[in-house]
Amino acid sequence: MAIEFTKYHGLGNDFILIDNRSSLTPVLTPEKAVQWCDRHFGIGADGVIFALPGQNGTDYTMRIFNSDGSEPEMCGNGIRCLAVFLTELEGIARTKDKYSIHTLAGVIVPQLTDDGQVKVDMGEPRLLPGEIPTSLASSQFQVINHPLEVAGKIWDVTCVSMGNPHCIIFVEDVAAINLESIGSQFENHPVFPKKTNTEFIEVVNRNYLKMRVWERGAGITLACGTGACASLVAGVLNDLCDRHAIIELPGGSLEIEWSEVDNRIYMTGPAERVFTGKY
Ligand SMILES: N[C@@H](CCC[C@H](N)C(=O)O)C(=O)O
Repeated sequence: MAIEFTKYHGLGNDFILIDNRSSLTPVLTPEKAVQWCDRHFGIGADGVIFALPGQNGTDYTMRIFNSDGSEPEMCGNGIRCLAVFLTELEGIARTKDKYSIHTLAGVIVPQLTDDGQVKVDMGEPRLLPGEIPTSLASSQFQVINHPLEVAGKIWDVTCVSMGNPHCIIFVEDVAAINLESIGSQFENHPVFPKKTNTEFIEVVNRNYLKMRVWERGAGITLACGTGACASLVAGVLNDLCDRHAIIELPGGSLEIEWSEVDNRIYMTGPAERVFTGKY
């Protein structure tokens, strides 16, 4: 039987959204999600996101399959798309502009803003090796500017978890990085037992960073919300940027803040509906 879906994107990081509110089991298997995400033989997307019933007092649950069928803990651009999708699903019955969403990374709270964007309380960054996870340092030390050999070169990496793992590298010129050839070597490096997302960052000034990303389970994408959050944290840990910055990605810009008050990360950016269909 055909399933209804809506296609969304957040800065070109694109997702197939499915109304799964009647069950806690996703209506698609990971294998089907791979086929739906295929850009030649399917709908085409970086991932499939399911809007499921809430758990433990939350409004809803989000689950996501990457385009390779793997299931990540969180997705920053995806949760902005989910928030807008939920307002559409609720229609005139809608009473709130802020949702508590159960994810594998904990409870995440997106809020619609007056200018049509979505501001998300992304929770606190996790910095210990066991939380990322990585074997790059022993358990009590944060992984900041740590040497890692990839593709015959030593890179200085900083590791941050936003519920999902990120490996961040600061470079002079982000456009010069050959992501196609080195991205999967970072993703599958044995020091990352759950694989990793990898962000290359050029610091333009203390409040403006340029980023390119290789995502775990999806490869090169036009944007990564959790990656932008993790990169700002890495920039602060390396004293390369302030706690509030614009991150420019190939698909557009995100505003990220690491609050000194509550240690939480706040991400603000757009979410756009593209089309609906049945498949
Ligand atoms: N694009 C997302 C991240 C999606 C999950 C990622 N590929 C992973 O496996 O951790 C974002 O905007 O955060």
